[in-house]
Amino acid sequence: MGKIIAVANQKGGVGKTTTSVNLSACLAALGKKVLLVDIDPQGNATSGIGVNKADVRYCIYDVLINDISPVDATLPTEIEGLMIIPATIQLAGAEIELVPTISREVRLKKALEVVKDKYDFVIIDCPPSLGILTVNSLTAADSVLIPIQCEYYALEGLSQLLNTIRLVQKHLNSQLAIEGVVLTMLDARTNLGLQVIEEVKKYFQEKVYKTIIPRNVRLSEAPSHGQAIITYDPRSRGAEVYSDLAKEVVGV
Ligand SMILES: Nc1ncnc2c1ncn2[C@@H]1O[C@H](COP(=O)(O)OP(=O)(O)OP(=O)(O)O)[C@@H](O)[C@H]1O
Ligand SMILES: [Mg+2]
Repeated sequence: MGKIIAVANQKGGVGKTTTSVNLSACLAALGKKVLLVDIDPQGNATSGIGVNKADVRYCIYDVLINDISPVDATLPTEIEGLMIIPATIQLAGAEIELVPTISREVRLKKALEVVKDKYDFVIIDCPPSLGILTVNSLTAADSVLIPIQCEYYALEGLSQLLNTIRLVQKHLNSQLAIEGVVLTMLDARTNLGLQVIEEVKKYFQEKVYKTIIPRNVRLSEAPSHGQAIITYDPRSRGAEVYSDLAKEVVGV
């Protein structure tokens, strides 16, 4: 049975998309069947894995709003074992369009129930907000993976995220667990990053992955080539650390 993991943090630019794309690719490289779901209107995971948005017939918007089957919205990627449900800017309207609809928080859950069992992992790349798209993701998910950037204000805003998780657990998805916390963009040359690691570990304890993602130029270049790091530069440090993270997530 597939495990659905939402990659969420309402703070912008903390590494949600980089983690979603590269974790998905590395899980596929471990032989897992993976579905990457882009639920951010920015569509960064979609372009980052090499899907041309102009060629997209159905995106996650059509699944949420127009009752298109997720099967019909699923596209292959260049990585064997990795499929994607893309997002386009059309999704920007969904936050407002979903407001008056019935069971608006469970739309994604209902849709993914149809395809969940075809995959080992479904990874959802959430937008930087705690709006209805993120709530749909947390409601559909078995667990939430939280990327935290190794910078000074790292823990700021986390109480809002944890509060949203608690509300979803109480009203929509009592099974929702915290999968883990991944520290991203560590600059090992500064003491600050190390201080943040200590602080986050104090707070989340054993939930923090051993693998810490350093700043790596290759990781920031890969999306503009429409590639995951393991195909863009398989020998890079970025490829190595995301492979390590995938192994931790699988538990090997
Ligand atoms: N480990 C890393 N090393 C270098 N650059 C990185 C790393 N992780 C992410 N980046 C870069 O930092 C920027 C933000 O990362 P990313 O898009 O993954 O964050 P995000 O949380 O998805 O952002 P948003 O909130 O806008 O969706 C991007 O330009 C990305 O390429
Ligand atoms: Mg993103």
